[in-house]
Amino acid sequence: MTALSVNVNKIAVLRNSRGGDEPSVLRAAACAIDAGAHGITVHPRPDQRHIRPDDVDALADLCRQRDVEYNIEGNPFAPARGEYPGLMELIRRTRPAQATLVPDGDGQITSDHGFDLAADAGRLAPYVAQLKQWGVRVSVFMDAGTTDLAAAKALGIDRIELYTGPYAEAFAAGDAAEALAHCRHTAQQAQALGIGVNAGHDLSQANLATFLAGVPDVLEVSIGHALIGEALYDGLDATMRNYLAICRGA
Ligand SMILES: CC(=O)[C@@H](O)[C@H](O)COP(=O)(O)O
Ligand SMILES: NCC(=O)COP(=O)(O)O
Repeated sequence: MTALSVNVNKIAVLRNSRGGDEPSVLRAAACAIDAGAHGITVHPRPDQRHIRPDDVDALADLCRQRDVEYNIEGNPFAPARGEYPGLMELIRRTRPAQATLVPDGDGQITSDHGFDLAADAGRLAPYVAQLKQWGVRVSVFMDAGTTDLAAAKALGIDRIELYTGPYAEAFAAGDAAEALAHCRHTAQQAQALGIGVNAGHDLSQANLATFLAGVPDVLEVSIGHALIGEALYDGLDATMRNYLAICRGA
């Protein structure tokens, strides 16, 4: 079964829009875990538009207590800024099960591309080594169709996370065959090198089953935007049940 890690960024967006603590990121994560989530994902950003460092710490405790995987995403190159201590410091103090390295610039609305390892493998290497020394599994966000998988292998990463935004867009436009084939090809190349495959970005109840049927042996999907949106209509518990059924291939 593909593991489902629920990204709770969007709960923090709502909370931050008013200040205070509601809706509670911690409570939403606990509800997702109660409903069967295999893990919790956050993508703290230097501008703290949603997840804040105190959320990262509190969710680490929750995931440890509930024995589910914690996945922290972000750009290791983005420096500490004000109250934001930087991705590596957040990981050093919380020791999540997995770090997903994403090459986002500060001004991006959301993630929209994977790493170019031809340009960045050298710079990434010391961060990957440090994460592994801390016992954190390392995943790197990569585009379907990347030609950098040999470099990924040389870097010693454990997994890639396939950026599924283009697939989701093609699916919505009614013609996902080519985008899905790119994802499948890249996943199979990674798997042949012994690199595990995660996937995420704009996955939804509408497009997930086709994705998982078309791309074999995806270890984990991290889903936030669509899942939290759908939960507004159906409730988190029912929404989680639907996603878990898809992840089981039911
Ligand atoms: C790497 C990725 O695809 C997700 O982390 C996504 O970028 C969520 O981040 P936001 O919630 O800030 O859009
Ligand atoms: N890694 C992808 C993620 O965590 C969630 O992305 P999205 O579902 O919010 O687009």
